[in-house]
Amino acid sequence: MEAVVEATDVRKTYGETVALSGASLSVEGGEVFALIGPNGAGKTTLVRALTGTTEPDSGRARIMGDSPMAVDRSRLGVLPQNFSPPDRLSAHELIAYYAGLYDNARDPDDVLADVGLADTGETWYEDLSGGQQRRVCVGATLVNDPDVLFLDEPTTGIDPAGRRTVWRLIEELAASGTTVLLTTHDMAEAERLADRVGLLADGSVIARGTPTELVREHGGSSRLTIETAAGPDAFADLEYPVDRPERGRGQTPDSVVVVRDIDPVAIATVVDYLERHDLEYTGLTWSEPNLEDVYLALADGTELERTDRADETDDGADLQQTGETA
Ligand SMILES: Nc1ncnc2c1ncn2[C@@H]1O[C@H](COP(=O)(O)OP(=O)(O)OP(=O)(O)O)[C@@H](O)[C@H]1O
Repeated sequence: MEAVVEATDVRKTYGETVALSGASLSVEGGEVFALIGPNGAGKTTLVRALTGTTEPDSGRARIMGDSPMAVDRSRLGVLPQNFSPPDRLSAHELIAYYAGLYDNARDPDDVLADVGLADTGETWYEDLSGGQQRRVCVGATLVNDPDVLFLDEPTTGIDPAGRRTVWRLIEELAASGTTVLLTTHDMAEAERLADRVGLLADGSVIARGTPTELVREHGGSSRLTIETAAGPDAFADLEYPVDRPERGRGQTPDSVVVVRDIDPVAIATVVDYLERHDLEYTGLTWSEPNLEDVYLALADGTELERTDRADETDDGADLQQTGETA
């Protein structure tokens, strides 16, 4: 299938900061592609290079075969990470405003319904909750019924129910043929929505594939987590490797141990071991590896401390209005 969005060896520096060091990806028509990676990895910069709001130093960005500067903007929807529309408009007025930028726009009421805000249309934007505001912003990208949608952290700040509304919406859009490139820090979101995932670290895409492929290749093995005060040494005679959990799985590392490479059918062996050795435990959880494990295996520790934004060679303010999408 033809690539609808394509980045080839894109490089971008801001003063001393290398934001992109040769990033490449391609997104096929109708595909949902999720870009994940640590803070500062370059996700927003890559989205900006692809949508024509920043010019790469070198490399090539293409949308539907055209350069981002030349592409028909009415076929794109772009949700910037820091999109802040005017406060003193109602949700409906805002959507209607953005719809007014296009010759053929959708009915604002339908767009509000899509993002789960049918009953909130008359509320001023400034009076909406953070998550509702973000949903209005997602709605603003849909007014022109785009063929290609760029969503930079679409669900940040949205509560679980609202997030599911946005997820279902993205799934429906993809099912109707819209090509979607999104960035996210939510691994469950990437795993649920993405046909393919690209992991960006230190300015380049270091792994890509379907979530299943990435998990199979980099996610490690299934595991049994035991809540116990006993340390890994107490399991020296168990036939499976036992250690402490990685960071990021929500446990207090000193109160749990992890048995690796274990099938669920072998859990009874571990229970038997605990009882024979008088080891007290309060819980057992068996789990398969997921995208978070891939992230932790490949990108943990690559987090960049590139906070020096003093040399702002191009102006982030150009992203403050989705009017630019017209
Ligand atoms: N306009 C700019 N001027 C200077 N530095 C910038 C600019 N935009 C991005 N950077 C720097 O480039 C690097 C990549 O930033 P970018 O926003 O693309 O990362 P990100 O992966 O989107 O991060 P996050 O997950 O935190 O949103 C960072 O070090 C950032 O400080």
